[in-house]
Formats: sequence, structure tokens, C-alpha cells
Amino acid sequence: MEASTFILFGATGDLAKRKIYPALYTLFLDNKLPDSFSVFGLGRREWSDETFRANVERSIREFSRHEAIQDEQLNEFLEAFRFCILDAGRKDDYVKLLRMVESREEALGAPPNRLFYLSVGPEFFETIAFQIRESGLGSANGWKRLVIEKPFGHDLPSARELNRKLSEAFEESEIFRIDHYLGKPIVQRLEELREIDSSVRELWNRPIANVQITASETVGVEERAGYYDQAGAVRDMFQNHMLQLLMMVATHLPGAVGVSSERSKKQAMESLRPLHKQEAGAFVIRGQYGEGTISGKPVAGYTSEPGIAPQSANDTFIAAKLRIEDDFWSGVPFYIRTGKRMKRKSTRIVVEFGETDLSGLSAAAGKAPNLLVFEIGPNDAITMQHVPTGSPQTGKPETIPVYIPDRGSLPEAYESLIYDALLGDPTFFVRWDEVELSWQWVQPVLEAFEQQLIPLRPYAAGSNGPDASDALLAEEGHHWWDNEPELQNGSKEGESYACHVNH
Ligand SMILES: NC(=O)C1=CN([C@@H]2O[C@H](COP(=O)(O)OP(=O)(O)OC[C@H]3O[C@@H](n4cnc5c(N)ncnc54)[C@H](OP(=O)(O)O)[C@@H]3O)[C@@H](O)[C@H]2O)C=CC1
Ligand SMILES: O=C1O[C@H](COP(=O)(O)O)[C@@H](O)[C@H](O)[C@H]1O
Repeated sequence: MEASTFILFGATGDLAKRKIYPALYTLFLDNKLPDSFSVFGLGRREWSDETFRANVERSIREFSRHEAIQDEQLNEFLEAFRFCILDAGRKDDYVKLLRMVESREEALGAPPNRLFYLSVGPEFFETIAFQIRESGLGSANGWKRLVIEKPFGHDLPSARELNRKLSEAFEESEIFRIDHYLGKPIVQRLEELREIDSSVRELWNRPIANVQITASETVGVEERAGYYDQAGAVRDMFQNHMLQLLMMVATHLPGAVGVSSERSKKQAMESLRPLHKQEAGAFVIRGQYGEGTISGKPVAGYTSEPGIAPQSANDTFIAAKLRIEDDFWSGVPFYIRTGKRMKRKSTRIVVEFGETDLSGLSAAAGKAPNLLVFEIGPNDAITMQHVPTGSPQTGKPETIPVYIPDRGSLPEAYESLIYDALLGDPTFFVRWDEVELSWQWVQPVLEAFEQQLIPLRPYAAGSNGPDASDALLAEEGHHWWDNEPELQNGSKEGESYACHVNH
């Protein structure tokens, strides 16, 4: 890997502490950082290099997935870290930073390859990109990359404006938009589905009845009232993570559109049937949690959370029915739902297969349909649920492991994504056209929310969301598949007899 400098805006913040430093540490242990590598942490706090290193060390001891941290290795890792006090709006601070970076590159004899990571609030994105260009930080004779966190805009016009501003300082090929769901191991595995054994493939060689994408969380708004009460579930999860999952499954399920190209997710988005705000109420359910019980403990309703106004009409839950109008997916509803304070933490995609299977039996006649289940978190697995031919019509489905990874060895999303950004591999980052198409689909929904064309439905904390979300599926004779698969056949973690993909 080429020598490079990692320039981290927001180095004193929460994301850096919980995700970025632990990820860098794992990459260091795995020899996945360049031999010549420096990190410049930036923020307004008057930290010295020593204070910065002490904070990075604390973060690794607290958040790293490695249990035994060896002092010697950690100290070697920390040598790469330096701090530069910088206020995003102060031009002089960038000039000072440039001098520090150049002097370090010179000392190491390293080329000026610079990765700028914006782990700061979105209000700083434009200013920082502008100052990187103006100061000369971004015009050295090496590569430059911009890694940018969500949220990318607040709606379609603001996302377009942000993109226009960023593109004054960086080419599209230099911008790496993070969606951490694309770094999750099972999502990355979707790309390799076509290599799965034909014995399993044949179980899904039949009509697809529907696709369900769920990201349910047990946590509430936590300490993020200021951000979340403006964003809601629609901006926080739906516009980005959920639509990215839709694009991934629509693109990578064997037989589906675009399997030949790893960068064709936008085809799926382009083929999404657009919604008009007047009809949005028939396709979108919006909810807000009230008080309830989670894991046996009483929890407050959303409007009683710290920092949330008692009259807030913000959404903490959204469910939607979408259709992709192309040759493969036509007629197959995609159901998406995400919410806070739900019954359990689970991110999963379920592909439900249609009425007639290869044996000619019909799900409608009482036989459980085959399901292809992607457990994206907290447990990672791909399984096929299937009632074997010859079992009684009401027989219990067996669960066939398609891919059951050794969970202890799975990389964290940020490890994979930071590694890819250092390599310059854009595969699992979000392209501008995908962002724009996602906002385009969501924009009428935002307007329908604002104009109260879609009712805000209460749901009890600890439930599966408003009843209307079940009704959305029931209209077409479907229901949410909520249970995790029980593995049979004595299969264990790390085993997958139906998948010949190298781990
Ligand atoms: N935390 C998380 O789990 C996630 C966060 N994100 C995104 O990541 C980004 C960072 O989030 P998070 O770490 O939680 O935020 P924090 O509020 O914890 O940190 C914000 C950082 O920005 C810096 N900062 C604030 N104002 C300025 C300024 N004027 N000039 C320079 N630096 C400034 C702060 O440093 P200082 O105070 O020293 O100036 C601090 O390091 C946001 O865009 C967020 O949406 C995305 C997904 C998850
Ligand atoms: O981006 C976000 O994601 C988290 C959920 O992420 P997960 O990896 O735990 O599934 C969510 O809690 C947060 O509100 C949102 O900003």
C-alpha cells in the first residue's frame, strides 16, 4: 500500500473514539497500514501530541475488539499520531497544518498522498473542502481523497448543493462517501452470492414473492436529540442505509439486474417506481414510539426523552412498500422498515419465494415458503429456510447454512471501509448518483411528512412498530418474517456447507 497521511477532522469526537481509532489499530495489527503512515488529528481543543495519543490509547483500550492489548504494539502504533489545533473556519490553521504535514512527509521521505477524513458535523463539510483547496493541502503532487460521513444533505436540494461545493475541491473519484452498512460483512458478501452452490441456488430458482428489509433497534434517541429530532428515521436510516441495502440485494441476487457490474446499484434506484406525495400515505407508514418495555425494563416515550419537545412530531419509525420496475423485479414488492425502540436489535433481509416450488407444492396450500435470510447484525449469517420435499405440508422448515462466518474473526465495518479508502477502492462507498437518486425517491415522502399527508402513528416501545406496518404487507397477503433461523444439522459458526466462497 502506498505511503499516506491520514488527516482526521473531528479527532476529539465520538465517532473517532468509538470507531476510527479502533479500526486503525486493527489494520495496524493486521499489517494493513502503509509502512510509512501518519495520522494528524484535528479539533479546536488545545491538545498536545501527548494528550492526543493518551486519548487514542484510551479509545483502543475501551473500544477495540482485541482483548489483549500489548503495550509495545500499541506504543508503536501511537507513534504515527500527531495533533494540530484547527478551527474549521480559520484559514491560518490550514496553513499551519500544511506546514506540519509537509514537514512530516519530508522527514519520512513519503509522497504527499493525503486522505482527509471528515468526522465532523455536516455544517463543516463545505468549509473544510474549500479550505483544503485554498490552503494548498489538496494540491500536492500525490493523490488526495475525501472521506465524508453522513448525513449527506438534509433533502434533495441541500444534497445537490453540498455535492456542487465538494466537487469544486475534489473529483467524484476522490470522494468516498461512507455508509457503514456497506462495510458490514454480510452486505459485502452479497457481491459473491452467485458463487453459491447450485444445490442451494436451485431452491430459489422460482418466483420471488417479496423482499423484506428490516433494521430494528432497541435503543431510543440517546444523547442525539438535537440531530435526531431534525432527521427522523427517514433521513437517519431510510434514505441512506435502507436504500443502500435495497440496491445491494436488487443488484446482487443472482439472476437480478446488473450482476455483471459491481458498480451498477444505481440501475436499481433508477428503476424504482417514484412516489407522488399525494399517494405516499398508501405506501409509507410513519410512527413514533411511546412508552413501553424493553428487555423487561420500562422506557420513556420519545417526547419524554431529554432534549425532545413534548409536541415533537418527528418519526422514529418508517415502513414503506417500493417497487422496482424492470424485467426481473417487476411485480415483487420490496418492504422496508426501520425504527428505534423496537422489540429487538436486528438488521436482516428476507427474500420470500413464491407460491410454486420445484416440487409443484404451493405455499398457499399450507407449505411454508422458502426464505433466503441475510442476518446482517448482530448475528451474521446467510441461511436458506426450506421445507424439504416429501415432508408433510405443515412440516417445520429446515435451515440450510449458506454462509455462517466465524463471528469472532469478522472485521468491523469501519476496518473494511478505511482500508478500502486507503487503497482507493470505491466499491463499497456511495456514489453521488446513488445519493441523488435516493433523495429523489425520498423527497416527496419528506414533503408528505411536512404537510401531514401521512399520519404519525404511535407504537409502544418494545413492539414491532405500528400495526399499520403489518397491514401494509397484509394487503398483498404477506407478513413480516421476524424470527431468527434456528440452525439444524449440527452446523456451527464458521461452517457453510452450501457455499464454496473463500473466507
Ligand atoms: N458518532 C457516531 O456514531 C456517528 C457519527 N456520524 C457522523 O460523524 C460525524 C462526527 O460525529 P461525532 O463524532 O458523533 O460528533 P462529535 O460531536 O462527538 O464530534 C464532533 C467533532 O467535530 C469537531 N469540531 C466541532 N466544531 C469544530 C470546528 N469549528 N472546527 C473544527 N472541529 C470542530 C469537534 O472537535 P473540537 O470540539 O475539539 O473542536 C469534534 O472532534 C457527524 O457527521 C456524524 O453525523 C455518522 C455515523 C455514526
Ligand atoms: O447510522 C446510524 O446507524 C445506527 C445503527 O447502526 P448499526 O450498525 O448499529 O445497525 C443508528 O443507531 C443511528 O441512529 C444511525 O445514525
